[in-house]
Amino acid sequence: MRTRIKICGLTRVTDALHAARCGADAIGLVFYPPSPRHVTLEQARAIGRALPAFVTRVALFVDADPAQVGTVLAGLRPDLLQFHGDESPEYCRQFGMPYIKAGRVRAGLDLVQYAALYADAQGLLLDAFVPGQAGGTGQSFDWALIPENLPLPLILSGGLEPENVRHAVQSVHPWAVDVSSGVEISKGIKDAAKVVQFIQEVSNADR
Ligand SMILES: O=C(O)c1ccccc1N[C@@H]1O[C@H](COP(=O)(O)O)[C@@H](O)[C@H]1O
Repeated sequence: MRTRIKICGLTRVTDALHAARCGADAIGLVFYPPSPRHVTLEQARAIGRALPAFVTRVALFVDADPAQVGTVLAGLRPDLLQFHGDESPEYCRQFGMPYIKAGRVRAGLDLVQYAALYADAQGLLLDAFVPGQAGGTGQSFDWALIPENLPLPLILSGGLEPENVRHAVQSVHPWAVDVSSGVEISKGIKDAAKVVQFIQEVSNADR
């Protein structure tokens, strides 16, 4: 099976096109104003329009006002939503759109139970828990905490980079990996060479 790849936190058309041409399956656009990778609807539309067919456009939110999500849905028409905060299952379902739910891994969080709450999600994204920060931290977590019997496709994230992603894929066997910080020059600006290297390493792991 080929591990799918999402590159998140893009702010420039050129970075998005490069990622797509290198083989990224999905592109993440962050609609969370506190993030240094936050995009305006106009920026996101430019990126969305430039991308070729069959590259999934993911809109990422953190405990957003539903009206804000509605505005992005109408203006961008993303393919998939990513909820990266404390959104309830009911909140996630209200938009009638396919979504993935992030869980920030910490002691005491039963991941099987958590995934079961979001049974209609297209996947469970696991990220590091860093107090006071919603995501995009560049921190990883102990992959041994991931149970074998998760009832949803696993999207592994948190501190992935070209240097550790091959080991991550070979150890965890996720459905997909998601990276933001690990392929950047600076926040929101991707490093073209690191994007190539990251995608190559995932493909090496799949061999
Ligand atoms: O990228 C962000 O700025 C961001 C902000 C708020 C919530 C999530 C965010 N990104 C997601 O965080 C994880 C891990 O990122 P990193 O590779 O460790 O930097 C990833 O799933 C991004 O989609």
